[in-house]
Amino acid sequence: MIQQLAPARFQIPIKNVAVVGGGAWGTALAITAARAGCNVSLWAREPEVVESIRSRRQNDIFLPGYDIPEVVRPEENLAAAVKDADAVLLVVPSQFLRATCQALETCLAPHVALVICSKGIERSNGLLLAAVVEEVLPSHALAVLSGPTFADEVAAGQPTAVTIASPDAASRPEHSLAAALARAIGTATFRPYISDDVAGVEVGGAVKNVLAIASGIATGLGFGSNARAAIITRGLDELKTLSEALGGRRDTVTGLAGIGDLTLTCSSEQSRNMRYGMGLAQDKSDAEIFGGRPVVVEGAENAVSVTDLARRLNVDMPICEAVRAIIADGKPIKDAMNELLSRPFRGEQRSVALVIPQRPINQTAEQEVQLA
Ligand SMILES: NC(=O)C1=CN([C@@H]2O[C@H](COP(=O)(O)OP(=O)(O)OC[C@H]3O[C@@H](n4cnc5c(N)ncnc54)[C@H](O)[C@@H]3O)[C@@H](O)[C@H]2O)C=CC1
Ligand SMILES: O=C(CO)COP(=O)(O)O
Repeated sequence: MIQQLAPARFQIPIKNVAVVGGGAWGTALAITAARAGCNVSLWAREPEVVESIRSRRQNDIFLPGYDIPEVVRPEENLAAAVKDADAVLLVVPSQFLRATCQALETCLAPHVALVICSKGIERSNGLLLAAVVEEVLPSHALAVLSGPTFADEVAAGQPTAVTIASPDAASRPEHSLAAALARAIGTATFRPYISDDVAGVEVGGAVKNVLAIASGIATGLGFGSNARAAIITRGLDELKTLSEALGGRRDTVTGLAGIGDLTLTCSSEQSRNMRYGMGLAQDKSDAEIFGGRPVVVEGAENAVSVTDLARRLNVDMPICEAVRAIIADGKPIKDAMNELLSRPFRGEQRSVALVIPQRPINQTAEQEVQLA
């Protein structure tokens, strides 16, 4: 169970926003916060990102093609980036979040609110990211921002809806951190919905990336829309069961950070996770899949952490397990797929304790997955 986060003070209104992480998503969020009228600093780890924004007002490395408003101040020094911040958006890949928070430990004033915008589960400790941040920076107010949000579309100003969750929204939604953030960075085309279900929102973001790899593999194998719909729906059942085991609410699973993000990522080749799965099925290298661009594929980073956590909680996640077996254990895709398809038939709801074995004698060559 994720711990309930202790209420902590934060500055109202939120006016100065620091974005920590100059990848595609951090850059798109910095553009969004600037459009909403905030003063924005953007810390990037790579000096060439800072230089690119300073000299050309674009992030040529991670989000080329989108103008970054003058009000966004690129910074290579982390302490300088967060110095005057009311809120810090944490947008580094999940497995680097702890180290980034440790680097922030001596830089933050006590009133600074923290917003996790990354998606994943810490591999070494099996912790949701809110728990990681809470361990390192326990006295800060904390929120999570997630949902169906391709960075390119957000940077282009296309209509997008997100969930922002903070625990204080349960008792005083109007005065919660999530609401303060919505007022600060929300616009007509970047529309935050408020929630208090931090765990549910986090699980949705972490699990959908692993499922998007499965959807990509199916697409790469030449399977059609039926298979994709089955992966999304049965994947949602895996996501829901893990979420509930961690204290997440059922209605979050049907929200933006649940089915919203799952559908988006499993259905669009804009998704890096989906493209990665397609490439795996077609035996392509990472360089071939992403044209040599440096990108994070959180589903590949998190297939083990998601399934480790599920195993610990005794939650059966066969699709995520298949992705793990392919990526982490080197199982041939054809074997993993055939194992999935030869599972016994079951009740659609987990509460129905029904298991009907398939008849192996009827398994003809035609019924096996045909791979090129
Ligand atoms: N790109 C998108 O459309 C969206 C991404 N996200 C999430 O945002 C997070 C960041 O992803 P992107 O901005 O897309 O990354 P990206 O793929 O555009 O860039 C990679 C990022 O990793 C960082 N990085 C590499 N090594 C690092 C290290 N040792 N320490 C700290 N940072 C390091 C780079 O500085 C860069 O910011 C991920 O958790 C992702 O799932 C969430 C919503 C949308
Ligand atoms: O999280 C995302 C969309 O909501 C981005 O997905 P990818 O990392 O698969 O591109």
